[in-house]
Amino acid sequence: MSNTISTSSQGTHREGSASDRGAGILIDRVTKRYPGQKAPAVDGITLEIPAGKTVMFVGPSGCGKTTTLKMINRLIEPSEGRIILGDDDVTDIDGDELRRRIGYVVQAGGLFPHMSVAKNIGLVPKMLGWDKQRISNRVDELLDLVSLDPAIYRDRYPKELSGGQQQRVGVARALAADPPVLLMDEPFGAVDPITRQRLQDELIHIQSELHKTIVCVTHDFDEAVKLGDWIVVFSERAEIVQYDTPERILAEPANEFVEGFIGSCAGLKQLTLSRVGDVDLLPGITARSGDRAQEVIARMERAGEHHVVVLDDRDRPVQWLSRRQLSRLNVIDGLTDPKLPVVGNRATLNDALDTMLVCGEGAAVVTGPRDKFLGIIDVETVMRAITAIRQQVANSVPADAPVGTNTGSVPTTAAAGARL
Ligand SMILES: Nc1ncnc2c1ncn2[C@@H]1O[C@H](COP(=O)(O)OP(=O)(O)OP(=O)(O)O)[C@@H](O)[C@H]1O
Repeated sequence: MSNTISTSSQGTHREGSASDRGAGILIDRVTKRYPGQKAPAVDGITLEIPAGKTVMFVGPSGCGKTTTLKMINRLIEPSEGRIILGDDDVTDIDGDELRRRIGYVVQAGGLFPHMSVAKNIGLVPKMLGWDKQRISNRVDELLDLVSLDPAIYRDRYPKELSGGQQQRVGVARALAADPPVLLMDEPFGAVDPITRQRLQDELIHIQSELHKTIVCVTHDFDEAVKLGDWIVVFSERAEIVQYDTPERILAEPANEFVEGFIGSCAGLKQLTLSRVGDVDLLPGITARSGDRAQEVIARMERAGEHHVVVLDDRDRPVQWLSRRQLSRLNVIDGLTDPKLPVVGNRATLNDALDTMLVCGEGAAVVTGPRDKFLGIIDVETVMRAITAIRQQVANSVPADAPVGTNTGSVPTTAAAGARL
């Protein structure tokens, strides 16, 4: 672990566009005591949120996730400690001014019901004094980004939108002034599981383009695994039990408390983090339409293979035949099997396992760019991959691990350390 905390944006920072990438956040020895409460809701937390990364907060109800999140944009004022945003100590700056630099997304979008979609999204740009044309262009650009057709949706009112659409507009509104930081409080908690999955995928896509610094509270551990570069597991009074990558939390939970959070299927969750292209595929045996069945069977026997993948003239798999099926043919035909169990090499191991289970083969054909045949994946390969990944992850602590502690005794940069 480094002995300094850097909150500046790193990497491919483009000239003249300081706000379009994330800024790091340092929550520096922060405590929150609510009036009338004996114990603090958040007790001396120091947490480094790396620039351009997505950090997920998980933990039991009432452990202080939302309080910690809202102290970042000072919707809740810290009782003690400081918040550093990028290189600035923002603990004492005007709260409204701060919130223009930090997008905020709440459950169900939190849209103003009496304002159209365009007005909702254009709210902060208007407060910043942008001219009408610039606001209008920005609204259209953001609606496109969140997959809503501007021509259809810009003049609608929130009640004329589905829950998922409202949530998309909420994300667009939070991004309107291109803030470097996005805070999200249970953003997808109010939508059905399928819409939730789609919105999560969209957020991953948006983040791959924008590289904001995102801090997100969730009750859904699977969501944390899917979206997070890093996950903070909190217990009472925002005590950090583990701050780690999803892979390491799954492979190396810090204690029984974290294990309880993961649930009983750590191995299966690991499957969603690995891709088919990351594992060693079986080469399989291939043939083409027009090949003589007996010759192919002889080749299969020599190779000890029970199936052959039939490729078309562009090397795309079209059939997957067993020796028995072949024995009924003279020559392999050029038919395409619509039920061919095929997965792309970018699919997760979880998707691959799904495909294998649905087809009942215990294996699937893998394709790469332009759907060309790459090899075969089977259940044993997946199992071996999980074991290997778990061992590899468990043995390697990431060099760039951010700081998360409740002791408050972490050395910091000169700027952050001036008042320590
Ligand atoms: N305005 C308030 N006044 C007094 N106590 C509060 C206030 N807001 C929150 N608390 C208390 O502070 C603690 C932390 O609350 P917080 O909302 O941060 O937890 P959380 O982890 O986000 O919970 P949940 O997962 O249920 O949303 C809780 O015990 C809560 O009762």
